Amino acid sequence: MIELRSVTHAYGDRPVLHDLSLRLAERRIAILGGNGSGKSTLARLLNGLIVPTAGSVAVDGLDTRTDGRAVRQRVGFVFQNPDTQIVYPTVEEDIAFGLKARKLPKDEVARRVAGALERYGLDRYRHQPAHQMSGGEKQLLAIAGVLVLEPAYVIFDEPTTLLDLRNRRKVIELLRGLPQTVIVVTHDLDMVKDFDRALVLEDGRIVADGPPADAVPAYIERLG
Ligand SMILES: Nc1ncnc2c1ncn2[C@@H]1O[C@H](COP(=O)(O)OP(=O)(O)OP(=O)(O)O)[C@@H](O)[C@H]1O
Repeated sequence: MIELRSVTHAYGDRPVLHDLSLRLAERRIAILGGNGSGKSTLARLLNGLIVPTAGSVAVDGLDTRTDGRAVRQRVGFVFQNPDTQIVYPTVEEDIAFGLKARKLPKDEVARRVAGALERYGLDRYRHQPAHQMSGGEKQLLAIAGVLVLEPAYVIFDEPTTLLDLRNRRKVIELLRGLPQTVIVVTHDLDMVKDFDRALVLEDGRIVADGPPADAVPAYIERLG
């Protein structure tokens, strides 16, 4: 479970999240809200990419402020722009990167990389330079690079924005099938219909929280 206790976050002297207390335990959670409402900031707090200005965030009891490294191993983060995430020249090397950083044995790395290439339909790109891939293909590569590390939680920051219909469907299917707890920041309301829970942010405060069947209409009404 991820727990936020009285979390406030400010950039400089400008607060963008105000006193949030949340327990996130459902398997599929959406974070919705207008531009600048604080969604990405909330997402980044969940794996310790940033730490709150006040209050605390804990993942399975590990505090992001004091146990950042352990938290980041537990909570994978897929960025909106895959270029932020792709580090290695070829697809195969890119997927291997995180595993090598964890100092896993060579044969384990090779086994997991081969499994990921196949599972995420990236096999035919194996030796291809990652920078030559299309935006959608890069997004899939970035997702594969995180999932291969088998984190217990995966946060996605707007995973479908760069994708065409076919790849969007592919990513939605992939999210559906994941055994992990998945938290998704998105403007794609259709994608979250079957999620367990949706949080709606407005000016850094939660204004709706519940099953998407309730929270999504509440969000649309507030927008209108
Ligand atoms: N690194 C930063 N430094 C200063 N201000 C920031 C920083 N990151 C975000 N902000 C500001 O904090 C507010 C919330 O931003 P955030 O990215 O969390 O919103 P968001 O809901 O994800 O928006 P969007 O839907 O547009 O991506 C915005 O007003 C933004 O300008």
